[in-house]
Amino acid sequence: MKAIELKNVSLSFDGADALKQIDLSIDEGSFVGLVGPNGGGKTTLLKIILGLIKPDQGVVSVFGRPPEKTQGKIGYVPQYSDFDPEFPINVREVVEMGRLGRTGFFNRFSKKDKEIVRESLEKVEMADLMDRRISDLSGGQHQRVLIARALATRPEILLLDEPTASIDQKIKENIYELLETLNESGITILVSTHDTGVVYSKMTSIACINQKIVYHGEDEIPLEVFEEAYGAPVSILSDEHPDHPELNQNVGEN
Ligand SMILES: Nc1ncnc2c1ncn2[C@@H]1O[C@H](COP(=O)(O)OP(=O)(O)OP(=O)(O)O)[C@@H](O)[C@H]1O
Repeated sequence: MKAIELKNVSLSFDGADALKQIDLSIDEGSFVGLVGPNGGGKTTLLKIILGLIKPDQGVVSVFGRPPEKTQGKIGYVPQYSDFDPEFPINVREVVEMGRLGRTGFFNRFSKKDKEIVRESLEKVEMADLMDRRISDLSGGQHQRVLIARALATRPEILLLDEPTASIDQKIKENIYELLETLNESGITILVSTHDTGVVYSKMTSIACINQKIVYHGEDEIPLEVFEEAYGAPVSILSDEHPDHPELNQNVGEN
């Protein structure tokens, strides 16, 4: 079954095209990387899949249904933390936010909610830091907590918007390993990223977007397609990626 399907989806903001005739099909159980230049439309595409933005044209379905009818099936990790990292709130309270709307009318968190919160924190290996203030976490730990909050909704699909922006290489790899484990447990994953060096080894397919889907496949993005999407030759070389060393730089990082 297709987890996500977009057919001929277009959207413009104030007359400027953000997405043009997007066709994208994501199988249930896959782990898809979404790459593309700044402003290429990655965040907009994720918001359309979530049902937060309606396209001007085209059809979007999540497990065969319109996004607004699939509440609870998608967990979302936004690009920027949507709460003040200095706010006096601890790890457990952030993850409990993932249960809001799932508690009964006037109910406090049930025993079951608390179990799900703990289980979500265990999955991201943060249960030991449950009582720690959010302001006292490292960047990588902070991202794990946001992933736990998304997992607390018990999603079948996880959408992540640049979860590794501004964290260092080693921690990035840990986050991708975590995503791989979650994928192996049955969650379909779509992650937007600038981390072109790590994406290829972990994912089942890569989509490259620059208003249009310029590539979607299981192989590495052909260099000429990649360069055209980014509008510049990829010239910084390193030896981290044995087959395509040109792709190891983090292109267009914010
Ligand atoms: N609410 C909005 N109003 C007007 N223009 C918008 C809005 N949201 C996005 N855009 C524009 O749509 C285009 C796509 O933006 P989007 O944020 O989806 O790109 P992105 O690929 O996620 O970029 P980045 O890698 O920089 O996060 C950009 O030109 C952006 O300025």
